Amino acid sequence: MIRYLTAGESHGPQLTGITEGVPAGLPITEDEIALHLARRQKGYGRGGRMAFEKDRATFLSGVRFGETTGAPIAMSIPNRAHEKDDSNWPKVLNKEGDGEDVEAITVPRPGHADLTGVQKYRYDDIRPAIERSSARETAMRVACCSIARQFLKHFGIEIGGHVTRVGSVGYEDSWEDVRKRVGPMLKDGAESVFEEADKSPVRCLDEELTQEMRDLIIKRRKEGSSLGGHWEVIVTGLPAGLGSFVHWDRKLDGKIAQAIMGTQAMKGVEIGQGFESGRRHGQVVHDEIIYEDDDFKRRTNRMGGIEGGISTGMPLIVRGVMKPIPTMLTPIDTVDFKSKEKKDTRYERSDVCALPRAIVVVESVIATVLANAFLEKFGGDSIEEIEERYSN
Ligand SMILES: Cc1cc2nc3c(=O)[nH]c(=O)nc-3n(C[C@H](O)[C@H](O)[C@H](O)COP(=O)(O)O)c2cc1C
Ligand SMILES: C=C(O[C@@H]1CC(C(=O)O)=C[C@@H](OP(=O)(O)O)[C@H]1O)C(=O)O
Repeated sequence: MIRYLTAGESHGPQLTGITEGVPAGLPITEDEIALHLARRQKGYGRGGRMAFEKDRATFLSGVRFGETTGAPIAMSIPNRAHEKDDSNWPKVLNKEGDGEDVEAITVPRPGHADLTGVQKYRYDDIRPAIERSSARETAMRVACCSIARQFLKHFGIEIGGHVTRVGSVGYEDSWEDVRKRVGPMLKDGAESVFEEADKSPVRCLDEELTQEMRDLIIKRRKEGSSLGGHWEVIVTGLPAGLGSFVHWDRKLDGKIAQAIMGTQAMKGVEIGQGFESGRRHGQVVHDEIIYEDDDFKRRTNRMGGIEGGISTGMPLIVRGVMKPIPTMLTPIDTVDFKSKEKKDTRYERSDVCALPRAIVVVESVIATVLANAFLEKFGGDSIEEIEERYSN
């Protein structure tokens, strides 16, 4: 089983990660990880931080001559922000008083982890809550999960995501219209979806919507507000039989939902037609089964590739919603947690709409869930051993 841990504060010296349980003999490169790290930094609506960070993960262990050894893979990504004078995080972590001249933050932003953080950890300054809850951490998460992504790709499993809605702008019929657009692309594998989406500054496959989404982001930025939206991730090449119905915590859809809801600012997830299926009746929701070319197939894929917690062999379709960014230039009401006085929210550098960047994060966390479901069925200690089991 692949596990990963990340450590690091948003403005601390570096992000650190350990990915453990990767079979031996998998070819992996820092360049392939760098590709997804660079994708995570791009997208219309991003804030100033992404313009100067140059995220690249360096392997510190577990890799030899471009292949995994089976040992834990440690990685680091430096934070350029740490070197800056306004870093707000001590330069020497164990030295008392270093950075104490920085003014304490006592005015929490609704929607961020500010108030819940100080209440839970009894901080007298919101800063440590900001630092660790920040989605800066997702840079290392993407790096850790990119290893699972390379594992899946080795077995022909591809992942690709795109944006289907930003605020009030999105596909009219988000299921049918998106299927028409994405369906023909899947014969080339799901990576063609992200490659095409990456050409759009908001990672949307539709040119007209791209323009409208950009305009909306410009409008909300000018107003000092923020935006979220909807996304979709598709996985092709996934074999049937991953996951199980025998117990709640073995259902593949349940595991995917946990990974998505564990990602900053994600407020909902659905598999296939999801919420929409609750509005329709049975005959037009369930996917009819046919037998063709010596195989069981489904005429449609409204269930999004999972039935009974088990993959069907159809493309996996995961969709979700990201809420608008909590930090906004135009303030809303809050309360100083020390003085208990009513206050306007304070502003600090922020994304306006991080959804185009977040797509890469959700693609990545799904990769590790799937790699583990794959390993559970076909697992072994080396890629060679897994190849034998898979080809059987
Ligand atoms: C890629 C990405 C970038 C984000 N950028 C910001 C940001 O610049 N400013 C901000 O206030 N929140 C940002 N967020 C959202 C916060 O990290 C998130 O709302 C906060 O950690 C509270 O967690 P919750 O929304 O899951 O409750 C971002 C989230 C993601 C996934
Ligand atoms: C640094 C990243 O995202 C950050 C996520 C984030 C938040 O509150 O989640 C707040 C901002 O941090 P800063 O105040 O340092 O600009 C974003 O830039 C990143 O994605 O690498």
